Amino acid sequence: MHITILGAGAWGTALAIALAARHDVVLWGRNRQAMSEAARTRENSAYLPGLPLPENLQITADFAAALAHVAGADGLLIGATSMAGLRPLVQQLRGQAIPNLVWLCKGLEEGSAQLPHQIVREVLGAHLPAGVLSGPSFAQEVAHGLPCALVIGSEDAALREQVVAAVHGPAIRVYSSDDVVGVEVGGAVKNILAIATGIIDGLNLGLNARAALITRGLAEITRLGIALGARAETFMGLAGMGDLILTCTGDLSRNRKVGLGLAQGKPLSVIVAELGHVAEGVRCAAAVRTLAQRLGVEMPITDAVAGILFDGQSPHATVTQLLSRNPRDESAA
Ligand SMILES: NC(=O)c1ccc[n+]([C@@H]2O[C@H](COP(=O)([O-])OP(=O)(O)OC[C@H]3O[C@@H](n4cnc5c(N)ncnc54)[C@H](O)[C@@H]3O)[C@@H](O)[C@H]2O)c1
Ligand SMILES: O=P(O)(O)OC[C@H](O)CO
Repeated sequence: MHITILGAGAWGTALAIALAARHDVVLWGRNRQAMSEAARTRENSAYLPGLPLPENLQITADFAAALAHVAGADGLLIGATSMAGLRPLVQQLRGQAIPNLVWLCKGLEEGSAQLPHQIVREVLGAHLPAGVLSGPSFAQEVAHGLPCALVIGSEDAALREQVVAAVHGPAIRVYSSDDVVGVEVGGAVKNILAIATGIIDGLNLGLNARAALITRGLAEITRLGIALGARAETFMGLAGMGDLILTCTGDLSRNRKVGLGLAQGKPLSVIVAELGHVAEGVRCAAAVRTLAQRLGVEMPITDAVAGILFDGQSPHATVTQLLSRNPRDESAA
């Protein structure tokens, strides 16, 4: 199969490494110097240092050539930018002959609070075969060939089949879902909960508190998802509970690192600069807070994280405030 991955950050590069073992893969990045350096050294030193890029993986900064690679009937186009990069990327794709589009980003757009599929539809129209590939997957582990399971969310059955045929293999299992909203909401909001869990763990509040936070976080994700039209059972799957557990508890998580840094009293700007990668939960917290208010969905943990990130509230005082909330029925909507 001919596959082009647009975006050469950690996840785009890791997936390119994994897929190059079985397919003819092009990895495109917007930074010409970084791409020619990666092509020469066979390493993406800024985003995935120490992981060799397979010899057959083609690396380019030539956008037209990257699109030409997937012009045939077996072409698969994958967008691997951050959430903030999705709209500029699909705007670049407008008017181009592209076979389909699958995106990997997990978030809501800052400002519009739109989900990725809404942006793709708005810019490229509703007829393009399109979908989201999500689920618990740290780039470093995938690049090392360690096993993982993903989910392709799309309303287009043929695209779901094509993505399974392309990505499902010895180390990567791919499940299918037609609940695009559910898959996207799960992948986006878990990043906010990972920041929250980092804060709890950084304050040494214990394993009981961590389990309580993750569980109530899942309730919060599910409430928002249902209000947006998702199915509740999607949140018990890979893009919901699976990714929530991984990102909240796995020390490779950038979002969790943001929470740990906030608990130490580090300024957000310093934490983000030190990361050198995107931590989607930061921008997503602002978007989800806005969206939840608009929809009248109660999201106390998201509100707490947004308060710490943007309103200068202290992690300690915020936790005390969360714990002082009135008791309620566990299954209350
Ligand atoms: N890293 C992971 O383990 C992982 C796993 C699954 C999903 N994701 C999701 O995938 C997305 C990307 O994550 P990442 O880890 O690769 O981030 P990263 O910070 O490592 O890299 C982001 C990449 O996006 C590129 N980019 C941003 N705007 C762009 C634009 N307008 N045009 C072209 N490229 C643009 C940047 O140049 C960079 O290469 C995020 O939404 C993340 O949540 C990441
Ligand atoms: O490192 P994070 O926190 O962006 O998480 C990466 C992936 O989304 C985990 O599935």
